[in-house]
Amino acid sequence: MKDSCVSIRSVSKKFGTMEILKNIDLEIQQGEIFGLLGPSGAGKTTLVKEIAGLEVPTSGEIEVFHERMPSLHLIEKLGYMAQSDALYMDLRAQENLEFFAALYGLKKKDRKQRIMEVMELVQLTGHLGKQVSNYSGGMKRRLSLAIALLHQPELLILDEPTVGIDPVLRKNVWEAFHLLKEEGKTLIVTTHVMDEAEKCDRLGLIREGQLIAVGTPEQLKQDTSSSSIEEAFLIYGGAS
Ligand SMILES: Nc1ncnc2c1ncn2[C@@H]1O[C@H](COP(=O)(O)OP(=O)(O)OP(=O)(O)O)[C@@H](O)[C@H]1O
Repeated sequence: MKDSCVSIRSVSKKFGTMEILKNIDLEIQQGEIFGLLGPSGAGKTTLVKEIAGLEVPTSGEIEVFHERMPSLHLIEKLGYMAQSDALYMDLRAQENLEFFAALYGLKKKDRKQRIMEVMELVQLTGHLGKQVSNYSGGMKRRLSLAIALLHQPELLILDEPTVGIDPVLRKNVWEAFHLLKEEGKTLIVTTHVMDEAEKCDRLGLIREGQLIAVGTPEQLKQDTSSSSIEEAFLIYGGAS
């Protein structure tokens, strides 16, 4: 059996009186692409923020690489791409990348090459010198993805990474995710795009703060006699 990368135990989260996450238990193995699928407002972002150590559960606990989160010194092992782009708009893309490369402790001599590699992947090498405020929405997403990949983290947490990215590039990005997986990296990806969900090794279906099913896309479809993940989701969610 593969080693566990993320252990989520009895995790709940309240904002005021609203219970956003309800008693979640989940193990994510090293080297898998795990997708969190659910409608808007289901709690996906809250859960991945807690895995990344950016939010704390109201109750329960989360371990990443067998260490209780939040843990500051895991920062070099984690890559987190937020849903809204955390970029310095007044700086050029190159300067953003250099800033984050330094923050993540990349050695100076490796930085230039690594920056070129990640920008090639997201097809932005021609725009390195451009101020980020002049980037389109999709370009900002791609730059955020490049930044999350910079330090080759062991665990990549990506909150809707391909929103605003066109289908051709989306395909390239997914190929890159599979290459990372082959290198032994673990990826957690939130999505509400069904065809992306099919590309994950396993899926967690989340609805109104509850994890309603976990399994491979095939298992989830078989268990509900569905022809699509969308249909399986509806059945797990209580539709007849
Ligand atoms: N800081 C906060 N304070 C109060 N409520 C919050 C906070 N953050 C999230 N919520 C609420 O928690 C619920 C879940 O939000 P979350 O962003 O986790 O959902 P999501 O599944 O990621 O949705 P989307 O796909 O639209 O991003 C929503 O009702 C949201 O309004």
